[in-house]
Parts: sequence; structure tokens; C-alpha cells
Amino acid sequence: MPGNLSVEQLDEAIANGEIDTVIVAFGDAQGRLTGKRISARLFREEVLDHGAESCDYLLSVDVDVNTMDGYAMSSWDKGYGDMVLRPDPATLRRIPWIEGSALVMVDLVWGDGRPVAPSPRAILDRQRDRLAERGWTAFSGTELEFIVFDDTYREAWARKYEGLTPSTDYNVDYNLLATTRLEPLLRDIRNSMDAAGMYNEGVKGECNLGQQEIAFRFAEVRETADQHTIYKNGAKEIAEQHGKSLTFMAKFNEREGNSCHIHLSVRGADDGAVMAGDGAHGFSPLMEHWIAGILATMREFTLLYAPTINSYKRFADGSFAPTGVAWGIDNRTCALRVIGHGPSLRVENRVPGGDVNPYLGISAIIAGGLHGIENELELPPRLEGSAYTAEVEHLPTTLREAARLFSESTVARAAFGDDVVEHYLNQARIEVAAFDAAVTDWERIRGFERL
Ligand SMILES: NC(=O)CC[C@H](N)C(=O)O
Repeated sequence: MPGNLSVEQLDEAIANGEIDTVIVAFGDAQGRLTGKRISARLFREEVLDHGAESCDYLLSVDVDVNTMDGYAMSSWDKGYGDMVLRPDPATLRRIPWIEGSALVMVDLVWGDGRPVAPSPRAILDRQRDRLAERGWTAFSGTELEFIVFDDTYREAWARKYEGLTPSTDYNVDYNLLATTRLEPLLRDIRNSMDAAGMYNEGVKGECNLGQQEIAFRFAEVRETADQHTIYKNGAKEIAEQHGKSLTFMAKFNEREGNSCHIHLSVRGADDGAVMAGDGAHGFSPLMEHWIAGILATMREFTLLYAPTINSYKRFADGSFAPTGVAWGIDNRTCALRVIGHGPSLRVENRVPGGDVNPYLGISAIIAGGLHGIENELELPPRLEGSAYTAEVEHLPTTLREAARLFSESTVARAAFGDDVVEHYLNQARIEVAAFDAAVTDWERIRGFERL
């Protein structure tokens, strides 16, 4: 892709003055693009080969960047030292919407070169390695929805996100008229991502007011997770440049939420589809086990698909977001929707919302699928009709419940390691405790005068 940079191209761009800054970045525990800006000169002289440093608390802070107790990898007692940010040169790219800037994704390692286990990229690498042992590679696309507002981020913050003006006035699902008004922003986002080396497929309106979805071509899973993280940050940066704001939060209001459906397929060494075949449902027994494993682990892995308090409000009947643990063929009421044929045969996991950490959501799908294959799990019957009214198990309805299920998951501990499980359980406990302690506007409206 034109936006990707080899080291030689970076050198040329530095020499001719096009690039003076390299953003050295990683996805943090919440999935946010995090890191620092380094002069292009220092990047080439030192950082590309030897890495940069950051405080090791960056995977252990809450959304507000408060230090938090209970994490094994970093604490006051350990002195909050450094982690090494080790650039992955394959991810070098231009960031055309920020003048003079390129970006590189980094791996987080300790001084002795060991990976920082709770780092989302390391977690995904472990699942990629498990696939590679079988000669497989996974590809995925993450479909982020978002809602656009005419207010700037700073205005929205100052108003505590009350009374914002959505950028369209009515349901804009597949709408081409009202969305034309938004096209200057949407086109800028799409073309900017293309120019940063991502293959944008297009944009469509969605059901909530101002709601949109920009899709990207599937890619190898780590590439997808990296691009997802850069895009999410970039879309907000570009919205800001247009005097607007947009949100990926799973449920902004009581209307339709923002999903992040994850499509995932697996290929063998010869690039052949591993999952295609002519079993009872039109695919191989391997794929039956794969889907069975994702279903069997769905409740215990929901924490990885739905990591915030807000995520659980999205799971509402009749909203196109799933509530039941079920699979179907091209059935949008199911948590897992099987689509495509032959090499494009794939499972769409509809559980994740726009707040998913893509490295963790994709890791959960792979770990679930491999659990099904290793144990030759039998695929339950496919669901016909609406999963909203069918007698099926339900997704957890709160972060608290999801954390409990995750803590009891032997599959999670085997697939990710106790250190990773404990890290993300601590994150969930902190979030639940913060929410339990918060007094919300809902309670004031309910109780101030009338109770
Ligand atoms: N495109 C769709 O299927 C809509 C998805 C819906 N917005 C959700 O939150 O899951």
C-alpha cells in the first residue's frame, strides 16, 4: 500500500523534509493508541534498532491514567520503572493527517527482551503462534461503528456530553442523502486511512442518528488489530480537524449501539481455506469444532469482547446486537453469523462493541476456536429464526458477571496464562468498583425531587 513505508522510504522522506517526527505507539490495555512522538533523527539513529522507553504503568492505569493497585507487572512497590518499546518496522507508515509524521507500532518488552505478558500485542502473538504450529494463519476484519456529532470534543466534554447535536436527524441506515452532508468528514477519514497504508472498503450509514461504519479490507490478524487501533485514534483526530466529534462507545444512548463485528477466517500453508468443505452445513468438521469452541467459551470470554460497564447496555433485544449464545447462517440475531463460501467462508462474531480491545477480542476468538478443535467439540444445531426469543443461553449482562465467568475459565488460564487473566480481571474489578462508587445523572433524575 502506498502509505506503508520501508526504512529506505522513511529515510528519503526524512531527507527531503516530508517527515520530521515518528509516533512510536502501541495499543494499551483499553485498546487506546498510546506512546510518544520522537524526532525522526533520533528514531533513525537509535530508536528503530534499540527501542525507546516508557513507564511500565501504561498497561495498569485506568481510563483517567490513575495509578491502580493489584497489578503484578507494575506498582509503587516495584518503583514504576521502564518497559522497552521495540519498533516493528513492518508497521511503519505515513500519518498524512498530521503534518510531518510517520508512525510505527511497537512491541512491549522488558529490559532483558522478554515480552510484557499483559501487553495486548503479546497476547495476540501467543494465539498467532498456536495457529502457526498447525501451519495456519488467521485473517480478520473489524467493523467499527461510530456516531458523529456537530459539537467539537472540547465543547462536548465541557457539556458533560449532554445535549449534543448528532450529525443527522434520523435513522440513516444505508441512507445516501443525509450522509452526503457528512461526506467531507467521512471522505477525509477514508482517504487519510488509505494514504496511511490501509485498504478502506467504503462507508455506510447506520441506524442511530449520525451513526456510520467505515469498513477496511481483511488482513492478517495482527495487522488488523494494529490498523484498527491507528484508525480509531485517527478518526477522532480527523473529526477534531473538521470541528466535529465522534464516538465508538458501545452504547451512547438508548438507541442502537456501536458494534465492532469481528470477521475471522483461517488459511493453511498453501493459502487454502482450512474451514471450507462439504459437511452438513456446507463447511468442514474442523470448522464445526471451531465454531463450537467459540460458542462454548463465549460467556467466559465475554470480558474480552465487552470490556467496559457500558458494553453490556448494548446487548439489547431487537437492536441487532446479540443477547443469546447461538450461531446461525446469515442470521443477524445470532452472536455468531456464518457467511461466505469457499475461501471467503468465515464467522462474524457480533458480540464485540466499538469499545473492544481488538487484540484481545481477536485473541479470544482464536483461543475459543482452538479449544473447540483440540477437544473436537460438537457443534450445537444452528439457530433458525430469532435468537432474541429462542431458548438459548444468554451473554452475561454486566461486567461483574463477565469478570466472574472469566475468572473461573480454565480455558482462559490455559490459553492466555494466569498472569494475563489476573491482569485483566484486576482491570475489570477496578472498573466495577469505580462504577459502584459513582453517582450518576440517572439517579439524580430519578430521586432528587420524586423520591
Ligand atoms: N449493522 C448492524 O448489524 C448493526 C449492529 C448494531 N449497531 C450493534 O450494535 O450491534
